[in-house]
Order: sequence, then C-alpha cells, then structure tokens
Amino acid sequence: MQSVDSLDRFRRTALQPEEAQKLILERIRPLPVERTPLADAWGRRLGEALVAPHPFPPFRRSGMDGYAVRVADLDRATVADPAELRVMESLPSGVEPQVAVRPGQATRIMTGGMVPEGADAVVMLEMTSAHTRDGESYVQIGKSIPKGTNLADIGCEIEQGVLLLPEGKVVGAGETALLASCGHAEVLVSKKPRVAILSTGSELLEVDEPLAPAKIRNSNAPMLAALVREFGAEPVMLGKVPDDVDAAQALVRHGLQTCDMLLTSGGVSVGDYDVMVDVLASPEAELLFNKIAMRPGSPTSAAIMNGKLLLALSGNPGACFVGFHLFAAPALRAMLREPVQATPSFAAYLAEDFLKVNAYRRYIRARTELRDGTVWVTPTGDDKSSLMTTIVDADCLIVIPPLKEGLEKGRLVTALRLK
Ligand SMILES: Nc1nc2c(c(=O)[nH]1)N[C@H]1C(S)=C(S)[C@@H](COP(=O)(O)OP(=O)(O)OC[C@H]3O[C@@H](n4cnc5c(N)ncnc54)[C@H](O)[C@@H]3O)O[C@H]1N2
Ligand code: MOO
Ligand SMILES: [Mg+2]
Repeated sequence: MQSVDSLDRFRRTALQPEEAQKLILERIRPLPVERTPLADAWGRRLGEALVAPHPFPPFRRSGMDGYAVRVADLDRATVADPAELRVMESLPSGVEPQVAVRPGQATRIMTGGMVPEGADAVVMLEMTSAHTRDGESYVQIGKSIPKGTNLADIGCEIEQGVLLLPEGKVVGAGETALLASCGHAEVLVSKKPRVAILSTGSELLEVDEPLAPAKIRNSNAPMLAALVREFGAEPVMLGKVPDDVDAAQALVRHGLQTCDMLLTSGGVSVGDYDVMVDVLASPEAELLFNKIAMRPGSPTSAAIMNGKLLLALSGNPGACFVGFHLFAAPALRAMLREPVQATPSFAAYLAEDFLKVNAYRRYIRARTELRDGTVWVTPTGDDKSSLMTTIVDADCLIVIPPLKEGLEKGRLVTALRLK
C-alpha cells in the first residue's frame, strides 16, 4: 500500500467535539433485537413490551404462618372467651387445599400457602393456641380480625393482561423478578454490539510478557475491553499489530467484517510510523474526521468502512479513555437503542485550581464528591494524555472551555458523568 504523502498528514481540519459526535451518530443504526434467555437479559434493553399472562399472585395467598379462617366465626371472640375452631387440614406451601373452610372450621396454613375456599382471612400463629380433643385438632383465637387480614388476593400485585414492562426498559434486578414470576423465560432484547479492539504499535508487549528495552505492555486494549463491557457491549480482541500498514489494514478489514464497530488505539498522529493515518486514507475508508479541537485526544479519527464505524483512538492512554467516552459511548448507546446518546452532564464546583490555559477545550479526568449537599469535582491528577494513573477513580470528565486564564477553585464547571 502507498503511504500517504507526509505533507498530507498535517492537513487536518479540527472539528468541535459535538460536530464529530454528530458525524458519527448520523451513521449509526440501532442493532436488531434477539430472543435471549432471561438469565442473559440483565442490563439489556427490552425490544418488546411484555404483558402479564396471568394474575400475580395466581391464587389467594397467605402472608403469614397461622390459620385460614372465616372472620364471621371470630366476631365475638375475646381473650376471656375465645372462639374455638376445628382444624380440617394442615397445608404446607405449594400444596392445594383439599377441603373448603366451613363455619366453625379453620385450616393450618404456612406463609405462601394457598388459602382454601370459604376462608377469608389468616390469623397469625402467635394469636392462637392449639389443642387436640378426642383425636381432633382445635384452635382457639381470642380476637376478631377484619376480612382479608394476611391474605393476598389473586392479582392484587399484578392483574392479568396489564403492561408488565414497556419496550425499551432496561432489565435490572426488579425487572428480572417480574419477568421470572410471569414465566417470561426468553425475552427480546437489543443485540449486544460486538466491538473489535485492535492495538497498533511496535513497542507493545502482551500483558504476560516481561519488559524489554523500549517496550511497554499493551494497556489500552484491556482498558477498552473493560469500557466496552461497561457499556453493555461485547469486546472482540484482535490483538496488536506492529507499525506496519498492510498488517494493520488486514486486521482492520477483518474486524469490520466480523464486528459491529472497530476501536483501534495508537498510530493516529503525525509520526512516521502512525499507521492508522494510512489506513484511514485508503480508498476503502470514508473519513469522518481526523482532528478534534480538544485535549486530550486531538488526533482522534474516525471513518466508515464496510458500512461500519472505525474509531481510531489515540495511543496515549488518557486520550484513549477520553476518546472512548466522547465518541464510542454515544455510538454504542445508539446501537443499543438508548433514547439519549449524549453523555449526561452536570454542574459542580471545581475543588482545585486549574490554571493551565489552552486554545482547545479540555476534558479533565476527575472524581465527584458530595460535600454538605453540593457536588464538587476534583481532578484525579495531572491531566497529561500519556498518563493512565489518573484514569483510576475517574468517574467524570470536567469540561474546561478554551480560556485565556485558568479556573480557580470554587468555580462552577460542567462535568460529564462516566459511571
Ligand atoms: N509532532 C507531533 N507529535 C504528536 C502530536 C502532534 O500534534 N505533533 N500529537 C500528540 C498527541 S496530542 C497525541 S494524543 C499523540 C497521539 O499519538 P498516536 O495516537 O499516534 O499514538 P502512538 O504514537 O501510537 O502512541 C502514543 C503513546 O501511547 C503509547 N501507546 C500506544 N498504544 C498503546 C497501548 N495499546 N497501550 C499503552 N500505551 C500505548 C505509545 O507507546 C506512545 O507513548 O501523539 C502526540 N505526538
Ligand atoms: O491530544 Mo493529545 O491526547 O493532547 O496528548
Ligand atoms: Mg503516534
């Protein structure tokens, strides 16, 4: 493959981050839905509205261990003159009653048991005393109770046919419980985007390799895989390529044939061996952008290849992290049919002076704290794009506009929420 003329590498037009996000989102389509076992639906968005196929509880259910009774039998009961009822059967949970409760009778029942016909309340065990006489069981109750006490009627929680969960609802713990109780063993959910991850750089070692002169271990690929998972997608590791355009091109093609999106790291700047620049300049690639007016990650680039998004993130770990959140995350949200693609933002007070000035907007890795009911954001350390220690604990990005002077502690700033 022909290398891009070295002068062309410098001819880049910087877009504002919002313009770049818009160019990406214009090209992303939601992925189809798929039927999946409920056990795999956690965290995913429902692709269908689901109704209750039966009422819940599906039978009149006891809320206490005790006796199913007819309240009319207890009308005149007092501690001094308790009502005495004959116990017809003892029902463990999960067993259907064999006899109805008639006047003067009761059935021993457990929490979750099916209340027999005729009974209209359950008296808790602690309010009763039992005895046997002539081989028959009796229970004495010294207090009257209202109808319906400790008895959950059929459908009192969920009526048959009601909307259980709307389309688009994210399946969390409560949703899983509802779906399980209604027998929805399989549900339609949005397909998980398969995101290919490729690292470029002849300096890269695998995580399990010992250090060697001039080499570092590949930390971007595992970081990106973790981020991809955090956003409900599935990482597909393509490994790493040395700074060789043909090798990179081959893996890029493979990634975009087999996955829904490709993230690469490294090789996007103006270095002699920045191979992604050449890949993005190839006729197969429809370049969306190759420079953004921001720090870190100004050389972050993107193209459409084989109808899919190739997002070429900077090799610098801090820039790679920020680039993922600004450009990959919205694309994933769109693929997953999330109604809002933009990263949520909030206002907070800056907890430390930030005195660097820059012609570009900066996104500072930071952590959020609540102090006496107000939200403060503290940079996790130096915001240099080469640093990864400042990604640890970062739960937001402080947005610092291009200003002629720095910002002082206590200023109200905008931050993007990452987690
Ligand atoms: N003359 C110029 N040099 C640079 C410019 C510029 O405008 N003019 N831009 C700088 C900026 S800003 C950034 S950001 C970086 C972008 O670099 P690349 O995206 O081309 O990435 P590489 O050159 O491949 O690597 C940069 C840095 O990151 C390390 N790296 C790469 N991959 C990984 C990985 N998978 N895991 C961990 N670390 C990785 C790599 O070893 C380098 O140290 O360019 C500036 N230069
Ligand atoms: O754009 Mo680079 O990430 O500032 O160092
Ligand atoms: Mg480079």
